[in-house]
Amino acid sequence: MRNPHSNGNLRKLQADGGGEATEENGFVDGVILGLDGGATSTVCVCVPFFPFGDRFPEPLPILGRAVAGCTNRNSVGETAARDSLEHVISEALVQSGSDKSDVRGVCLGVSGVNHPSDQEKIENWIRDIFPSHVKVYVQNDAIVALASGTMGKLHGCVLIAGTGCIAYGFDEDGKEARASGGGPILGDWGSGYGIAAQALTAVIRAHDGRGPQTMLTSTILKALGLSSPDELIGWTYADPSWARIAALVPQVVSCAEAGDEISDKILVDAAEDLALSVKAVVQRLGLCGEDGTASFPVVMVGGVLNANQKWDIGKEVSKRINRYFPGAQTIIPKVEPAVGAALLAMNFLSS
Ligand SMILES: Nc1ncnc2c1ncn2[C@@H]1O[C@H](COP(=O)(O)OP(=O)(O)OP(=O)(O)O)[C@@H](O)[C@H]1O
Repeated sequence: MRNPHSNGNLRKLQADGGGEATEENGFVDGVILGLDGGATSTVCVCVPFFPFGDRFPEPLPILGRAVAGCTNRNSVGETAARDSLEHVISEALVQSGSDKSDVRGVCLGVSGVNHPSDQEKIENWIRDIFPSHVKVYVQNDAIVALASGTMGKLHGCVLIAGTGCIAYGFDEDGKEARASGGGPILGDWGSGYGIAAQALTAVIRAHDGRGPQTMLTSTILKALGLSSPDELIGWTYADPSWARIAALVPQVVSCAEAGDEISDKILVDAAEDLALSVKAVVQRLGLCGEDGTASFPVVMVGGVLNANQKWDIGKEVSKRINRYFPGAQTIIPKVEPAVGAALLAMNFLSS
């Protein structure tokens, strides 16, 4: 088999091959584009298409990678979202030394895509860029995150806890289920926003005399450059961005590590709630089997789960998941979600 683990582009990979196309010789048939469209940025990777099922080299060679701004049309509007998508795709192709005629498939994982009409709109944008034979798949970003941990297979459960949180899963027959993900008003207590909002609430309650004193008061005020909890009210409503509130999670973790009971309870409750979201999805799909011990992957994604600190939220969530389901295999993805999108497209195209 040729060695495709280089940074060479598609032409080089193809030139390295030669002979008849077989599964064994690592035949490359054009390229795949994988996109991850997030709230702050969009990443597009261009990878070679290995058209023989789930047999491809690890690590998968990245021929081109480009980054653009937000492509969530709810956030930046249609024109800006579409322009950014077109830009990031053409940049990744240029970097890879490929052109549109090399592309076999495109898979996008986009936050906020829930309804078929959202999918259709973005699919049409992408179809306008490429010839009609190019396959286009538009998925919710949680599905692409799952694929990044399972190397493209849609089986098991993914838990994302960043600014927001969601649990999403598939069984072997393609049946899907989700839990949480409704946003802060609808009880996503394990999200970065949920954790930080409870910490801010604890500060205000302590200041009023409605709740116990907490180390969160001095820590959060210092982090925000404020002198009194009264100023927190103005700060909180000055800007509606969820990410701005969610950015306070490291302060909650440091207070819990320093022994603050209120912070510890907020994090314990968050870990419980995240594990419950996974439990709900796993039970609805029957991933754990009839006796509850079957093995299945749980892919853990997001800044809240993967911080690796002394008070480790991800580890606490894993512990609870394994208490419910001893066969659950928690996985931290080795590849970024855009690569997960590309692997998903590769699996769809090969099946
Ligand atoms: N060291 C840390 N410990 C705990 N949480 C952290 C740490 N560093 C960052 N975070 C939290 O991670 C969250 C951001 O994670 P991430 O970047 O994965 O989310 P995002 O992409 O903005 O949101 P989403 O996944 O909801 O679209 C914030 O709540 C932030 O406070």
